[in-house]
Amino acid sequence: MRMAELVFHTGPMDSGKSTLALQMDHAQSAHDRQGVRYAMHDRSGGARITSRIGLSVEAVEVADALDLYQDVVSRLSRGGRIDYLICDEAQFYRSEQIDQLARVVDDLDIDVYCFGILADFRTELFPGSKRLVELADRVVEPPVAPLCWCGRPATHNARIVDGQMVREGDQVGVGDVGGGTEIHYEVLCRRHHRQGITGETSRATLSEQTLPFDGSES
Ligand SMILES: Nc1ncnc2c1ncn2[C@@H]1O[C@H](COP(=O)(O)OP(=O)(O)O)[C@@H](O)[C@H]1O
Ligand SMILES: Cc1cn([C@H]2C[C@H](O)[C@@H](COP(=O)(O)O)O2)c(=O)[nH]c1=O
Repeated sequence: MRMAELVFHTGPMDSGKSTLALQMDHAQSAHDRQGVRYAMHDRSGGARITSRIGLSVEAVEVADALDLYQDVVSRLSRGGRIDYLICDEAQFYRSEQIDQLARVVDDLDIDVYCFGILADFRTELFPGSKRLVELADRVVEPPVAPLCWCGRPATHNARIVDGQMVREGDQVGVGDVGGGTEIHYEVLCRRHHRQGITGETSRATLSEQTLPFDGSES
């Protein structure tokens, strides 16, 4: 007999996690399986799961105080059927909430699919992700890895504030990849994350090196 499982889909920002979350929800519900979607601090600012390819659906916002096990039990006791949970931005969940999800799998036999980044801009694990790695039946990487500006697979998330890559600050800072806002993120390979060389820095350095003259010549 198939047992329910706790699965953690993890990869850097922009690796297709929310897209996969929505695809899995769609695939499951197409076969009359009933699910509940949870999200926390979605970039849209609402209680939603939002993918950069344009899909977005409503979700239940996970407040810090929410007991996920009790929430599922109370939905079931109101007569609902639940076969699976989709939990996006799971890095932000408290580690106790991940324990509650493991209990949903074990005691209620409900599949739980979590999606989130592993580490923050300082390369430190988020508490929710750490607990997921400790408890999940499976940890899965999305099939399409984003690339660093150098062409290597991007594995690390850099936070850019006013154009500068930073290594200090609050762990939580909701934002998107790409420029245009005061705080944004860029995915880099480990080497360039360690060296602090972003795409913008590399272009500036390259153009300085390739200037045909230093301006003193006429
Ligand atoms: N215009 C586009 N056409 C095709 N793919 C896109 C487009 N814009 C973004 N993507 C892809 O969407 C993915 C990001 O999806 P998303 O689910 O938002 O990522 P994550 O949740 O991991 O941050 C990336 O793999 C990116 O290549
Ligand atoms: C690295 C890093 C990211 N965040 C935020 C930024 C985004 O709102 C989410 C990640 O979303 P995605 O769907 O994976 O793109 O996390 C943060 O708060 N702190 C960080 O260090």
